[in-house]
Formats: sequence, structure tokens, C-alpha cells
Amino acid sequence: MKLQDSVIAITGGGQGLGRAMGEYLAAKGAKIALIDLMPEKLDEAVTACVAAGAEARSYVCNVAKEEEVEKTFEAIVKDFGHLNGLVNNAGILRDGLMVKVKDGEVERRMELSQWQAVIDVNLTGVFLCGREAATQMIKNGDQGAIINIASISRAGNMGQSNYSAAKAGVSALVPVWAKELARYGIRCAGIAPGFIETEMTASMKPEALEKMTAGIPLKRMGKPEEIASAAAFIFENDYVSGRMIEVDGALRL
Ligand SMILES: NC(=O)C1=CN([C@@H]2O[C@H](COP(=O)(O)OP(=O)(O)OC[C@H]3O[C@@H](n4cnc5c(N)ncnc54)[C@H](O)[C@@H]3O)[C@@H](O)[C@H]2O)C=CC1
Ligand SMILES: CC(C)c1ccc(C(=O)O)c(O)c1O
Repeated sequence: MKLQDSVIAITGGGQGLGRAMGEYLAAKGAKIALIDLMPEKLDEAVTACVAAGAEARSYVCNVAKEEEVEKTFEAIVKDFGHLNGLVNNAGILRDGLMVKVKDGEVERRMELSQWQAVIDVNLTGVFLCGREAATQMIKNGDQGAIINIASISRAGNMGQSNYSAAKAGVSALVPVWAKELARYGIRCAGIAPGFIETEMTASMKPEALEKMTAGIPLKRMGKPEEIASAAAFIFENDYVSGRMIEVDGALRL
């Protein structure tokens, strides 16, 4: 698929990896629909995509709300005329151990609300956006690809019952959708990033950063552009489908 003039929707596009992917794909000529909860962040990200050389629009939407997601994808096709791709990137963290023994007593540490919040956004949100993107693409006769952003934590990371379960789930959806949607000319693939340089890691203490990077075989965190270039590769290579790409500097948790 050629990125030039393709229409790509990106959830969680207001900041971080979503914004970086928007700018990268915009520089390759794609038209970008950025979806996020935060209007101010969306405005800044749209300006950055336009500066990178492409048409871009923003859509305020909670990916965990079915009705909002349906309206958003209808609006994207109405505004741009087409939809050729989706990056399911929006995600949140609410880390915590499941249980802990304190003073000889077993305490429940991960609240159901903490579990549910992450499942709602990181798993249900991916399902809803994938379903609506596929619906609009098929109705409109548009071919293209859906990319699910997982994490190295999909293999199971301590303190991340909710997050690891959701990221394993979105990875499992990749071959399911690749098989179900191939007949409509829609591919599906995923990216599982390791630690990537973001605003959060930039604000970490140097000692903590050093300790974290020391455990990565490549001895550095990834850059947002390195995730964005993996996304561009998936969109541009028409024989990539049903698989995960791991971009993690060879780290294993
Ligand atoms: N930063 C990292 O090192 C890694 C990130 N990831 C994954 O990459 C993705 C992006 O991560 P970052 O850019 O670091 O996160 P971030 O927190 O900087 O950005 C996430 C964006 O998603 C938006 N968002 C959150 N909940 C939403 C909802 N319900 N509806 C719509 N938008 C919502 C936020 O407003 C924010 O703009 C996530 O799925 C994350 O799990 C995976 C591995 C490593
Ligand atoms: C534990 C993994 C590598 C990780 C680290 C940080 C974030 C983040 O800041 O969003 C993640 O989403 C992760 O999956």
C-alpha cells in the first residue's frame, strides 16, 4: 500500500508514540486522523502533522465508548472520503501487584476497578476501533491495514496483570483479524515495543534510567521514530499480515 494520500487513523494520537507515528506517516504523504481524549494535545499534534506536510484532523473520542467510536469512524470517512488504515495505539497503565503479604496478612492489591480500567481502554478500545475501522473500510470499498500496538509486557510482566492480559489479548486479535479481513483486502499486524523514550522516561532520575537501560542488550531505549518506521513498514509491505513485530532492543522481561 502506498502511504501517499492514504487515510490513516491513529488512536492516542495526541502525544507520545501516537503523535510520533502521525508525524512520521504524514511526512510520507499520508492523511492523518488523530483520535484522543485530550483536545489541546490533539490540536498540537495536528499542527505537527500539518507541518510535516500532510492533511490532518482531530477527533475527540474515548476509545472505550462504543457510541463515540462508531460516530468517530463515520466522521473520519465523511471528512476524508476514505479510510485505509488504523493504528490501535491508545493505552493506559495502572500497575500493581495482584496480592501482597504484609505483616503476615494477605492483601488484595489490584482493585477490580484498576483491572477494568486497563481492560476497557487497552483491550475493549482496540476491539471497538478495529471493528469500526473494518466496518467503514469494507462499506467504502477501501483496502489497507490495521496495526495493534502491544508491548513486550504481553509475555507477562510482574505488577502488570491488567496490562499484560490486555496486551496479550490485542496480540491474539492480530491473526484473528488477519484471517477474517483478508477477503476484503485488509491486513492486520502488530508491534510489541520495549522501553521507548517518551515524556515519562525523560522525567526519570538518571540513576533509574541507567539501571533500566543496563538490562537492555542494545543498552538504550528505543526512539518513537523506530516504532513509527515499523508501522510504516507494515502499511507499505502488502505481504505482511497476521504477525507481530518486536521492537525492543532484544530485551526479555
Ligand atoms: N512508551 C513505551 O515505552 C511503550 C508504550 N507502549 C504502548 O504504546 C502505546 C502508546 O504509549 P505512549 O505513547 O507511551 O503513551 P502516552 O500515555 O504518552 O499516550 C497515550 C495517549 O492515549 C490517549 N488515551 C488514553 N486513554 C484513551 C482513551 N480511552 N481514548 C482515547 N485516547 C486515550 C492519551 O490521552 C494519550 O494521548 C500504548 O498502547 C502503550 O501501551 C508499549 C510498550 C512501551
Ligand atoms: C514495561 C513496558 C516496556 C512499558 C513501559 C512503559 C510504558 C509506557 O510508558 O506507556 C509502556 O506502555 C510499556 O509497555
